[in-house]
Amino acid sequence: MISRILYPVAGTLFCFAMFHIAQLYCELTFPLRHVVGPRSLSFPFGNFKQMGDNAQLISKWRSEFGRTFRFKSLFGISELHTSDIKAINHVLANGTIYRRVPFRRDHMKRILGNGILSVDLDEHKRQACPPHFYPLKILTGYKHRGESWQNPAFGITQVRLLTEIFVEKSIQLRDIWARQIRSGKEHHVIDIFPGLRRMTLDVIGQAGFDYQIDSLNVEGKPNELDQVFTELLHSSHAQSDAAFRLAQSIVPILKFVPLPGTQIRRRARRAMDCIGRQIVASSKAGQALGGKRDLLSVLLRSTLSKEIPENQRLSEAEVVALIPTFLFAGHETTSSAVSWALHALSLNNAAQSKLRQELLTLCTENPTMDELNTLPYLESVVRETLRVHSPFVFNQRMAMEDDILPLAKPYVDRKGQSHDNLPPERWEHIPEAVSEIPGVWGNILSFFAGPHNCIGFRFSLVEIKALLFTLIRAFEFEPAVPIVPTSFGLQAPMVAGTNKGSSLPLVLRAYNGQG
Ligand code: HEM
Repeated sequence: MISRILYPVAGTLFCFAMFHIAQLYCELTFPLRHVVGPRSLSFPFGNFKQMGDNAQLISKWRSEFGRTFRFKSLFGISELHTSDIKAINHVLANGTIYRRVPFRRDHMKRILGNGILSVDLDEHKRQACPPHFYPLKILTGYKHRGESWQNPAFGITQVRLLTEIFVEKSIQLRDIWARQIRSGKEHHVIDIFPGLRRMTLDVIGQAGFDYQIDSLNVEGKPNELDQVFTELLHSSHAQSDAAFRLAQSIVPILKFVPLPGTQIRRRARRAMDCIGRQIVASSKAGQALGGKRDLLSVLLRSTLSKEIPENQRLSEAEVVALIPTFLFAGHETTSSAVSWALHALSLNNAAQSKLRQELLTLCTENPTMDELNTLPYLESVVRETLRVHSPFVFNQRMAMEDDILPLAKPYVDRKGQSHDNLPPERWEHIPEAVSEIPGVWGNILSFFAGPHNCIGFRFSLVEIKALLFTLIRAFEFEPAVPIVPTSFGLQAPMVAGTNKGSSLPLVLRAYNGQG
């Protein structure tokens, strides 16, 4: 009898002791053990929970410990944080050493399937590929040893064609808000976040797949896809659910435990797969691909391109597997960026008026991409928004082999101060030093760089401009309540001091042509 109790207790204590010894060993032999950083608060959570509770913590640690420091993630995993440009350049230039973190990829894969956000180089390297050649860049085009090929799907010509959709949907959103304002009051507090998300969801449906999602309908009918994305990413429990799902990807045995966040992940997958099937069915329903302007049709057409060798083309199945990724990456990011732009402008009346005056110089409601791109202050506002409020504030890579990470000297300006929040005017005279920032666009890392850079950046920039063009001409925006960013993954706005999920209430007034 005693042994039936004693053995399991002794076994448990033994495992516990072994675990701590193993942890201590790892800590003492860890190559980055001398790097400074915050104290870990507990074993299972490390600093993870603190970071989840306070999106400003990383900035605080940066001023306390410098640009490069170490913190503990879930289950005591040590992570090195660096914003050192030399180190970032090194990581991006060595894409075969620094890869997407396997448990993060698994996390994405469980939500989006086998799309491009959840895979790494090896899985996409085709046998016939030369070394360091990234076939996924077939989506955007590639340059390799003198050969180059531009995929029309994400190029400027394609985005020019899609601009009509961006503007049309921006006007639809403007009219919905205008009706709400007219419903009795002079001004109106509107939570602008859900409307912007529905607008960008409809855009990716139409511009991405020639599919009418119609979540921005006049009757305000709920849309299944919008609802699952809201619950998955923006509900009051979205962040803790995401932490549970991440824990399952780190410790796979936890996948057998129905932790919170499991149900909504399954619903999201079902909703995206269902739309994916409908899109494929409608694109196969006898309609010729020729002449269609949506991204999927252009990509499907390019699978037949004679310009790329047959063994390097994306198959039809691979293109179709991109649908959930495009649905996610193509709408949540852009809507967050525009929300932050409107939030920042609501706090800066002078910048808002200056922008409006510039937008009103175009005598049309339906600007083309080229017209939007002639507006320099609009460009500056977009750059500054994406710099200060990037929808993704950090990106993770894991070194797959030992390597030395070079660091630049910490940069401090001549007065010994560091500046974090300069106005958009900075973009009128871009300092030469920013050319060292390796971003794919605009000397910022918001769209990242290297082999996994954002392929939708041109698409998104023109969509952001179309939205700002339409909304700033129609309304004056003022702050309604203090706003803070949510912390993990996608940075969405949230009312400070509440835990009710993402939202952005702003005071809207119809612009009456004065001021
Ligand atoms: C403000 C808007 C956007 C931001 C800030 C943004 C940011 C990013 C970032 C940081 C990455 C790199 C992710 C990683 O390394 O793991 C990425 C990848 C990606 N983005 Fe975007 N994105 C935006 C809009 C879009 C749009 C509109 C689309 C599609 C229409 C899109 C499609 C993608 C895809 C497919 C990838 C994966 C690329 C690869 O792995 O090679 N994004 N994006």
